[in-house]
Parts: sequence; C-alpha cells; structure tokens
Amino acid sequence: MWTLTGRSCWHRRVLLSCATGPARPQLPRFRPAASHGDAAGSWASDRLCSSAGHKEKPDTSRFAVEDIRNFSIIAHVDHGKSTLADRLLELTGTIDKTKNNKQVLDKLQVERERGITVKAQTASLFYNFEGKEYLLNLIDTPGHVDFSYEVSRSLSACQGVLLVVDANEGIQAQTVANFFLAFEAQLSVIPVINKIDLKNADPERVEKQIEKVFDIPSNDCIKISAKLGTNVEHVLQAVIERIPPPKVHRKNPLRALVFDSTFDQYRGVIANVALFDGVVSKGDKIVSAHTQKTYEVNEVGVLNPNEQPTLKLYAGQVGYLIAGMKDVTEAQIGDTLYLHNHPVEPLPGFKSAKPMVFAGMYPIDQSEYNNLKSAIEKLTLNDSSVTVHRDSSLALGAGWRLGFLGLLHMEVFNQRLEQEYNTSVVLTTPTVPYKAVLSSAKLIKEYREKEITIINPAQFPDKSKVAEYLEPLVLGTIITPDEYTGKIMVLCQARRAVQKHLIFIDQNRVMLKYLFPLNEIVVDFYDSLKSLSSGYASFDYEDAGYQTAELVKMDILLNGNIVEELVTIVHKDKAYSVGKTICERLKDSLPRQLFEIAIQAAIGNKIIARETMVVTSPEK
Ligand SMILES: Nc1nc2c(ncn2[C@@H]2O[C@H](COP(=O)(O)OP(=O)(O)OP(=O)(O)O)[C@@H](O)[C@H]2O)c(=O)[nH]1
Repeated sequence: MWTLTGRSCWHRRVLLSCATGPARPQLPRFRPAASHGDAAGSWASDRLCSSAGHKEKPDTSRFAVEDIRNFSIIAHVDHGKSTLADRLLELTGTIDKTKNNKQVLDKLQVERERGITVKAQTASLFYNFEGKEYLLNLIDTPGHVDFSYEVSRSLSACQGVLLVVDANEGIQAQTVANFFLAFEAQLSVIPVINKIDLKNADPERVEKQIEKVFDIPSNDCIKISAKLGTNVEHVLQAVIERIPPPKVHRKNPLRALVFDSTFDQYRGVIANVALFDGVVSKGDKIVSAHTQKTYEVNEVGVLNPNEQPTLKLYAGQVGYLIAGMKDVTEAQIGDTLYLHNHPVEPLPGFKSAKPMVFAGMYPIDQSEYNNLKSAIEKLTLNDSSVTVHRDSSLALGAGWRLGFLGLLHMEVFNQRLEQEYNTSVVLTTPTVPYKAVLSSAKLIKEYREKEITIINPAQFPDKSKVAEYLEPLVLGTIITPDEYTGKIMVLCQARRAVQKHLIFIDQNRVMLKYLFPLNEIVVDFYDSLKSLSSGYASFDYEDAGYQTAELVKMDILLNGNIVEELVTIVHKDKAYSVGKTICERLKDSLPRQLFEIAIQAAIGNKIIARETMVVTSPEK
C-alpha cells in the first residue's frame, strides 16, 4: 500500500511520463530556426525598407477609399502563401530585396521552427500603379485546418482573396475549404497557380481543376513562381483591377471591427482593426460595444508589417489601435469600437470558434500556477480560438481544461507558452466534446440544462442518468490520386465513417467526402491517410453536428486504483481494442518500479484488458 503522499507523488510521476498526448498530427517539414534574438514581433522590423520612405509616419490620409484594396492570401498548407507575401512586400518596396527574405510575415518562433504559418499577419503596402498610388492591405493566413479560424476572421477585413494553388499538387483539401470560406463571405477570388518553376508543374491541369471545382474560368488564373518572382507583378495588378475597394463611409461616425489582438507587456492590448465607417485619431475617446467601457486612444497606425504610427486611420483602412486596455478580458475579438457619445449598430462580429479537442493543462509545479494563469490569459488574447475552464486533479493540482481546434493547435499553443512566456506544463490526453442528454426532468433541473457537454472524461455521467449519449461529427474532405481510393475507403470504414460524396476533379484525382465521428480522426487518421497514399492524399474537415452513439467510460487502473487523468470515453465497439492499446502503451512508457504493477482497463466492474509490469531488480 502507498501512503497518500507516497502514492500521489508516484502517481504524479506516472502521469508526467504518460500524459504526453497522442502521436503528433500532421507536422510539416522543419525549417532551420531563425537566428537568435528573433523574438516574436521583432524579426521583420529591421527589414523595413528605409529607401521606400515608410520609416517615417506614413500619411494615410492621401488614400481615398477607391485607392484601397484589402485582401488575404489563402491556400492549402505549403502552397506558397508566405513566399508570395515576401515577393509582394519586395515588389512594393516594403522590404529590401535580399536573398534572406523567407516567410518574413511568419514572425513567431514557432512558425519559423515548424515552417508553418499559425497566425494571420497583416502588412500595409504602398504601391504605385500606372501613376497612381494605392494602399494595399495584405493579410497572410495559415493553411492548416487547425488554424482556419484565423482565416475566417481575416476575411472579415477583406474584399478579396488570392487563392494560391501549387502547380504540381493541384487543388487540395484545404484549397477547397478556404475557397468556400471566401465564397461564403462573398469576396472576389483571384486564382494564382504557384510554383510553375517546378519540373513536374502542370499549370494547365490545375487551371482545369479550378474551373471544374470552383467554376472559375481558367483564363482568370495567374501563373507564377513566388520563389523566383515570375509574374508576381501581374498579381498586384489583378489585386487593383479585380478586387473592389471597401464599401465604407468616412463621414459616418466611427465603426471599427477588432479582428485580432495581441498583448504587449508595456503598452497593453494592441487591437488590429478594420474601419467600416468614420475616422479615428490619437486622443479620441472610444467605447467598446462589448464591455461599454470608454478608453482614450493613445496610438493608431498601420502594420507595415510592424506597427507604424499614423495620425489617423480612415474608413476602409486596416491598422492597429492602442487605447490603454490593460486587462486581456477588455479586448474581445469581434468587438465593435465607436466614438464616445456616437453609438452605432455593432458589426456582426464572429461566430465563436468551436473547440474540437479538450485537454487538461497543469503547471509542473503548483507554485507556478499564477504565472501560468497570466500566460494563458495573454496568449488566449492573441489566439481567441482557445477556450479555458478551470479544472483540478488529485494528482496534478489546480489547472485548466483547454479547448483547441485540433491537436496541432494544441501543440503550437503549448510551444508558444513555453517559448513566449517561459512556462512548462503537463498536458493530459486530449478528448473530444461528447454530449449526454439527461433522462429526467429532475436531472434537467439539477444540471440546469437538458444536454450536458462532457469535456472531461472523468465527469462522464452514469448511464442511469442519461437518455442518450451523443458524439461529435465532422464532414471530412479527402483529395487523392485515384489509385489510392480503394485503400482510403477501407481506412474510412474502419473509422466508422459514412461516405457522402465522390467526384473526379480531373482524370486521375478524386475528391471524397465522408461523415466521421470526430474521435476517429483526431489522433492518427491523417498519419494513416498519408502513409497509405504515399503522402499524396490531403484532408480537411468541418463541424457536422452530433449523432447518437453507444459510448462507455473506460477506467485505467494501476494496481487496482483508478487513475482519474487516464479515464477515456470510447465507442462500445472499440472498447476492447482501445483498452488493449492503452495498457500496452502504458507498460512501455511507465517508469520501472521495484514492485509489480498491474495495468488494467475496465468498463464498470469488468476488466477488459490487462498488462503486468514486472519487478525490476535494483541496480547493484
Ligand atoms: N519551387 C518553388 N518552391 C516554392 C515556391 N513558392 C514557395 N515555395 C516553397 O514551398 C514551401 C512552402 O512555402 P510557404 O510560402 O511557406 O507556404 P505557405 O503556404 O505559406 O505554408 P503554410 O503557411 O505552412 O501553409 C517553401 O519551401 C517555399 O520555398 C515556388 O514558386 N517555387
């Protein structure tokens, strides 16, 4: 028998060693880290081109609404958004042309290390076209499905998009998802076929795909090499000619949408704003429609891509605003800011992000609780798609249960906490949000709702209280060369998926749509898909509601004691295989002990799997 202290100590070590979460989701290739000192936010500043004259306060008053274009770059992962952004920054003189300009807008350390964009980034470009100067506000967006909330928010500040498609890979799953985000937002779409310099590039085939899938005439496509700069000037021309200027009224009272925000230790909240009406200047008194609090504006400016103070910001422009918001809860993404004494109808804002996975997060040491709390608050200001609930665990103490848009999102958030806030955390195994429909009026009264969402498996309500359990569904899109279709169908069936759609997007590429239980794809589906299609299939998914499911709670016991943090919810049909796998993995990963440990998986009182960790003799 363990003493309580002894047990919880040992128990805690067990959790630390096994609470590493599941296998990594789709991790893109690793680019070398940026040089030392490339802290978030500082990287691009020294690359601002002084010869372009924008180091002084840019005067944005000279841009009439007709001279402004607001656009995003959207694409599947790795199709070249950030590289195209680099070339656009160079062509407009925003940064010097040097060989070192690689993904300049990917400023975060995590982005440069992983070679992916996780945070949308804005840059205001000043461009002279046919004797007239334009203000082009560009927002570079992430491609990975876990960061699609960044894309949809960015689109709210835009009238058009550059839809970048790789000339070799063609349309992929995130190309389709991102196109429909832009289409639903009624934005002008300019298709850009990138990487035409590649040996296997087939831009004509990709043009046909774009025509077939998106109904965009093939001669609307611009064929470029962002890497070499080929035809990139045509992209700027198309932005000016094909994207309409914003529809705004400068004479109306101020209406500004907060579409993103960051926290600066010294200056407080920096809100990225798109002005739909009016003008805002330093010294103005503004009100948050969300909190009704009044603030004085300390600074306004454009992002070039670093903050460049200006005298004013005018309707139609995209920029930033600092107004002494010190508390992170004051700056809500989606909020409308207006002038004191000039209330306006708030802008629609954004649908809140729907977390797809939840995991417990705890400080390694409880004395770090307050530091971690403040770090999480600041980081969630910059990443509003993370949801936070207070939680506690016997072994790990006080902590939180955080909701993320996917496992890569969870990893990136964790990495940013470490890199930007110098914290270390324990993350528990992620779970998807199940629901339970309560069975009686008495229970509904007790819980104050008919349906409860279970974000912590330890709180899975007993069957006696429940009319039915529900599991979350997603509609998955898979694009693959035809030769892998059969194997992919088998994989999908094994994941309890139901086929909804199959079309050929060209002679040998298929687009499949399947309804999946979210739980079946969240951990290792993408890895399996990639390995059985030799890396060629791509995958994206969107929320598709809930379905009734036969769910059971599976306890994991170590020497007969339930480990609350390892409780899992599983579909009844998969309980045996999941229980067996967990026991085997625990046996391999737990630290060896001087006593035998029985590792068991149980449903109620019934043991369904068991492994035994044998005694290791102490080293002589
Ligand atoms: N050959 C060639 N490679 C390119 C071109 N454009 C981009 N690349 C390469 O493609 C890879 C991905 O480019 P990125 O610009 O990071 O792609 P992205 O779409 O921003 O990636 P995410 O932000 O992770 O979605 C990098 O290795 C680039 O150097 C091109 O025109 N030709």
